Amino acid sequence: MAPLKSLEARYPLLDSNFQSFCASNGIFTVEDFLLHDLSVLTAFAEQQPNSDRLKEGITQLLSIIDRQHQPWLNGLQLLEDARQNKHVLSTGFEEIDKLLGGGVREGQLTELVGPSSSGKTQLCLRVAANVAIQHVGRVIFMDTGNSFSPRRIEHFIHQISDSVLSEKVMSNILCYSTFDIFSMFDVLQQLENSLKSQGPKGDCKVQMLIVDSISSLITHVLGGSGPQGHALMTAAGFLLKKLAHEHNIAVLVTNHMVAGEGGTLKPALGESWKSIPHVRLLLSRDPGNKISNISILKHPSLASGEVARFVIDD
Ligand SMILES: Nc1ncnc2c1ncn2[C@@H]1O[C@H](COP(=O)(O)OP(=O)(O)OP(=O)(O)O)[C@@H](O)[C@H]1O
Repeated sequence: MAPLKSLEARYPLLDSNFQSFCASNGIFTVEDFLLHDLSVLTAFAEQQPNSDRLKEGITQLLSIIDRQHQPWLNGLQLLEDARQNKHVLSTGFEEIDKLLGGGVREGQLTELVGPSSSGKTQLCLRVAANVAIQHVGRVIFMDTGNSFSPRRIEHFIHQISDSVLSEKVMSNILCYSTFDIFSMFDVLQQLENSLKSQGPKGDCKVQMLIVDSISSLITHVLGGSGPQGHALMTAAGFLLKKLAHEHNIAVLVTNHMVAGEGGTLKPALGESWKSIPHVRLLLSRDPGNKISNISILKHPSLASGEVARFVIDD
């Protein structure tokens, strides 16, 4: 939780005088403030010579905390939000769209899990091109393993439509290279700040955020017996879901597979991760075969086990 001092620059009422008053009550951070009995704190403020300003400071701090919370929404409001803001984005593959009831949904975190060469990256690039063309939105591609290929995107753009200006579409696909989880947090934080300041009517809405692959960032920090790795993994999942929900973005992440017991393949992010994404999809492809399989492992409204077949490139 933030130290009170960090709020001073933006909120002049929370000046050094207010901080000393709080410190004399054992309050140094926002968390300390929340744990304190506020009626006792207010009563104490009233005994001080500058009581009005101190009470204004308490009110301001409460309103800052209040703004951090999402308002409670009832069922009707949630339904309205889903209808108006959480659109389904076509992946550009008829078979996958049919399997998923139209495509990937804004507001949700969708995970593609699959072994090496099953087509996770190719699918991400193709979906990015399709979203930028069909939905005229912006796509953010977080590349954690040098997998982003502008040439491949250009190829897909021409494959999808020969009448669009590929320069315009490509300029709406932004790539950030991040090679550790902390720089991913930094990029996501910057993205959140810019989305907040831009508001819902920005010039070109961010519709999709892709992280290829999230597992390669997280598996490094999961080693050892300490809980920090798991905490970071949960925090990353939480932040991605928050961005998806609050800014109506479809988030797509990939999770590679590793050899488990007996050599059978299992997702690199396993048991503790699997409850985080809204949708989990398994990709597979036989070597030398152009046809890929995609099946539903988890979906909030569709049965697991359904499979579709598709071809990324003819
Ligand atoms: N530029 C390309 N042109 C044509 N085919 C390609 C190209 N890049 C990759 N492929 C094909 O797509 C297949 C899937 O590759 P992709 O990188 O999507 O797999 P992946 O599931 O992301 O693997 P990994 O987990 O190892 O990153 C490759 O085996 C290759 O046959």
